[in-house]
Amino acid sequence: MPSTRIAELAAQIQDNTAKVDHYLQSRSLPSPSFHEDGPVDFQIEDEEIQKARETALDSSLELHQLLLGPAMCLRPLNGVSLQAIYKYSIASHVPIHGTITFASLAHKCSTTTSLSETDLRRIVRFAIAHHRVFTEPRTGHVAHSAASRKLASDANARAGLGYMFDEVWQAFAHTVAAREAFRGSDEPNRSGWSLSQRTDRPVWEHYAAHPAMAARFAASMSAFSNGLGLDPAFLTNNYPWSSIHNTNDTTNTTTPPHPPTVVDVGGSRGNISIALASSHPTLHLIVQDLPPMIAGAAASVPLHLASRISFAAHDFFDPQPVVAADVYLFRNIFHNWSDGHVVRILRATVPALRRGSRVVVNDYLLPERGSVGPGREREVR
Ligand SMILES: C[S@@+](CC[C@H](N)C(=O)[O-])C[C@H]1O[C@@H](n2cnc3c(N)ncnc32)[C@H](O)[C@@H]1O
Repeated sequence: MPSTRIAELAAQIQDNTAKVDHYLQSRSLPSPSFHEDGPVDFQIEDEEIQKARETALDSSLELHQLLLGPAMCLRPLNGVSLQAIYKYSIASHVPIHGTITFASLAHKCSTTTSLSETDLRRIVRFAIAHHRVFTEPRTGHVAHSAASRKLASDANARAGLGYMFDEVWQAFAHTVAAREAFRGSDEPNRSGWSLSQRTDRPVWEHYAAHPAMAARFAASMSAFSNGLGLDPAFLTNNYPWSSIHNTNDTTNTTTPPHPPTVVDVGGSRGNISIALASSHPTLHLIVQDLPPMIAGAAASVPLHLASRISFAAHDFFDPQPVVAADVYLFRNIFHNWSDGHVVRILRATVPALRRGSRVVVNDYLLPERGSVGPGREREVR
């Protein structure tokens, strides 16, 4: 019998899952599980095994969609239960290693507005079925899964959920309407996001006026930095930071010598600078961002790094005030801006550059269509 695509995919899943399983077992690493005490992240350091995991994911994605069929692939994704879990802090009210009834949980979650037991039950059962968030070990009793426990115990993960569903998801839903209303403008205050937030300001200016939103955004950046492909280690380990030795312009005698200095432009609350300072003990870092984003950020820098990390308010459309730094780092900045604005940001940097200064851009590159597997293709699109 000739092999079919679904049989081929099933075989790929079997082979590659066996490789991952063997790797985890041979290192006594925990096997993936939804259990409350289960691992929340993979600890695969071997590139070949990481590739096997990706292949198994790609194959299972395609197999899943083939077995669903084209009509079912048109069904919408629904994130409303996750948005509600954030809004009513549901995960924080479920005891670790215990259970709680729907009635008591609804009572605890009713703060500014009351959450009825019926609505709570709908939200939780939807989240269990769709996202493996919570479990219901006995009818009417809620307990944690690994994912909900992560939400209960990690403030950054909670912030990430809030940002994702209160802002990003709303922006997606308004993107077509924004195209229509603003005739395809690429100005930052003419977007799905601005339409959904009912503001005429660009996102960062809106944050400046809404510090709680700004803080949530910064916390979610820390949470997403640890996600696939965004680990700060990619930046700290794969650029020759140790080759930066005080590249002062020796022709310019008015610039005093300084230790190797990196300006982390749009560096949020310094999570990347902290990673760089930890792994490269000679580097000094200046984190620049808009005032509300950096307010109080210095307090969260570990004491032993505090002398090498400073914060300064700076709008990157204004001329760069730190002259002759060795590196001007733009990490995850340019993908937020249309090309004309990126050029403006770079132009504002140029007057500060001296011989040997480097501009380092760490950002997404869109791979050629079809050059990566379906999972990665989904992410980049
Ligand atoms: C996607 S975040 C990246 C944060 C950080 N570089 C990282 O990789 O985690 C973009 C950052 O740019 C900052 N930003 C936006 N507009 C800015 C401006 N005009 N001047 C300075 N920073 C700005 C935001 O406040 C935010 O912290």
